[in-house]
Amino acid sequence: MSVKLFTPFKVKNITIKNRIVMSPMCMYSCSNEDGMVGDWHYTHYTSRAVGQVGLIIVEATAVTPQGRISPRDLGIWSDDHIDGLSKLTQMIEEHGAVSGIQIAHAGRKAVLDGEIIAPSAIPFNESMKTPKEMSIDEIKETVRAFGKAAERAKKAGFKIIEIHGAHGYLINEFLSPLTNKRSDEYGGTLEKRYRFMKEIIEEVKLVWDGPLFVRVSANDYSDGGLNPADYVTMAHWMKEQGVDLIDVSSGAVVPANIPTFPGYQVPFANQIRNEANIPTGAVGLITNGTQAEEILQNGRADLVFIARALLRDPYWPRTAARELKYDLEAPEQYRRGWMI
Ligand SMILES: Cc1cc2nc3c(=O)[nH]c(=O)nc-3n(C[C@H](O)[C@H](O)[C@H](O)COP(=O)(O)O)c2cc1C
Repeated sequence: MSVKLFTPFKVKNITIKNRIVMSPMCMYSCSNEDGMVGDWHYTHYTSRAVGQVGLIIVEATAVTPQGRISPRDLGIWSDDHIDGLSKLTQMIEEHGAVSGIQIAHAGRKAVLDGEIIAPSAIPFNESMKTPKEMSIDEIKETVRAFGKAAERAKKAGFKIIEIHGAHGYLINEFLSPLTNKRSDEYGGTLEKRYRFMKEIIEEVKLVWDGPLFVRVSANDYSDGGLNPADYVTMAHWMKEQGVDLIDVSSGAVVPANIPTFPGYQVPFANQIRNEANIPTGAVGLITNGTQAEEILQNGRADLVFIARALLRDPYWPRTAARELKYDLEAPEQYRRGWMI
């Protein structure tokens, strides 16, 4: 049986050489508060490309300054960010990986000076700030900011855009009834709570015809919160809107006990994939090649997103190949070295 982890995945016009995705991870490593890519980012992402990751999704990158999680987050709120991001996509692609970027707004989970915003004025917990309830104008401006961010991502040469709809950040705050108590057209039924996401997808698609992923938190793990079945419904809507893949994470919208174990979120990716008939990515405590291969072979997801294991081992794909006895050819530069 062929090793599925190392088979290509085609989405729209883009072919990813294998099924291994570097999951977006904020590194809070800008050298100051301007959101600019720096040497640290070039080294960090390019080393994972050299390590044979198929698709690198650059960390949650803020569509407005207020949408950062921390002051040191990457930004895509200004045209000034395009040059640094372009160099980053070039470096990633030179080493054979496809470059993607996650565009994001932190909402009430921003840890910043000044005002923070959310659908409703409810803090995440006692130690976090109370956000301001967004006006309709602020909602429209934020939707436009996602569109502008997509336009800049395109100019910077990214091949895939992922919208961050998970982990209790702004979009997720609109989706969940635990955080969205609005009584206007953006709150109430699931369809109304989905409206902010719907408008963002529409706005992004005005300027972006490449592959579009959305990350979701498929379970709030809390009474009265969202569950995987709600996300199957929303996955149908996203599919109708032209979303190409759902990257299925969970939790963090409200403080809750999350039962974690190897592959704990894979059942959600499986449910959405098979009930909404849309490609999915599985993420969460996927740490070895055998586990990743089983997820793919059993049709539970189309891609595996690897996060902390790739922080520990930038060459994780090689480690996985060795484990699966798959002959992953070394990059040409290394082979040249062997000949000396
Ligand atoms: C340091 C760190 C930063 C993260 N930042 C992001 C992020 O920017 N966007 C996101 O969607 N998830 C983020 N995550 C979550 C990861 O992408 C991933 O979903 C999670 O760590 C579970 O996968 P793992 O068990 O392979 O680490 C972050 C995780 C870590 C450890």
